[in-house]
Amino acid sequence: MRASLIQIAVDEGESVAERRQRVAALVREQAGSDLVVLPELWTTGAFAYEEFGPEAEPLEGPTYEVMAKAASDAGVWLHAGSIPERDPDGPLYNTSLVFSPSGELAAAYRKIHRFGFDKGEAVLMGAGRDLVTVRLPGTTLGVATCYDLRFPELFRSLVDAGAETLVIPAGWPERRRAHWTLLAQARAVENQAFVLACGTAGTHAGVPQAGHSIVVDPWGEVLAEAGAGEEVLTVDFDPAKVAATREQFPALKDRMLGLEPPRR
Ligand SMILES: NC(=O)CCC(=O)C(=O)O
Repeated sequence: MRASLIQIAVDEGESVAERRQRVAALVREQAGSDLVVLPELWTTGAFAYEEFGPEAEPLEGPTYEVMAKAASDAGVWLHAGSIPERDPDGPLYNTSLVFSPSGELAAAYRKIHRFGFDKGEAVLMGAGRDLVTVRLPGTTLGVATCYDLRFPELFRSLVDAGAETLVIPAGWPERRRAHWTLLAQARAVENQAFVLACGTAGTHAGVPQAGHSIVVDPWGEVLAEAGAGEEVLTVDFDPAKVAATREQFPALKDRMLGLEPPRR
């Protein structure tokens, strides 16, 4: 399976409309990949809090339309990263969109853990409630977003729901880059799953971004890692390695907590 993570530079000199078109062209260039992944909130920037309201879109808004078409033009599964979604009956959400190669919406995931403590995303957006997995030929994706990476129980629940490849779009800052790499590897090792974590480059709202998108295998080995700037990180991986790792080193079968009734 071939995956391409597009680590988009989100800088203030480019309008959202311009960036949408530029990113769609980048997605089209990935024809031949099976799966393309974009970062979190790449239209506005994950830290550009004052842009969330003005740039919020309905689920089937401009980003949806442009990305659905890009997915079908390229013939790829597209995790289109996330948008600030305006729910007509509720608050804003940080919502990820996954499209099939025919451009159909396969899944939408509203980020569960919002970042910012008592400000920013944590107060401007509502919390998602639902786990999301997506069945692809050969693997099942488990979907999470950025700050979710710090909450291992979410990923364990995704594994219980069948996830084998954990896809994590992010807008992770350079200041905490070491956490990003460490947590991506930890989620891969503890869940014996592939991790595809796609961040942003550039600086927005005064926050330099870490870049360093990363692909980790179920044994915790880093298969590919991007640098700091805009980049397409392409990697070939064998989804069968998840089952093989879980069989050869069956630690997931030794879980004692969180399973009812206990296994032993
Ligand atoms: N956009 C985010 O969720 C940022 C998360 C972050 O900076 C961190 O967990 O550290």
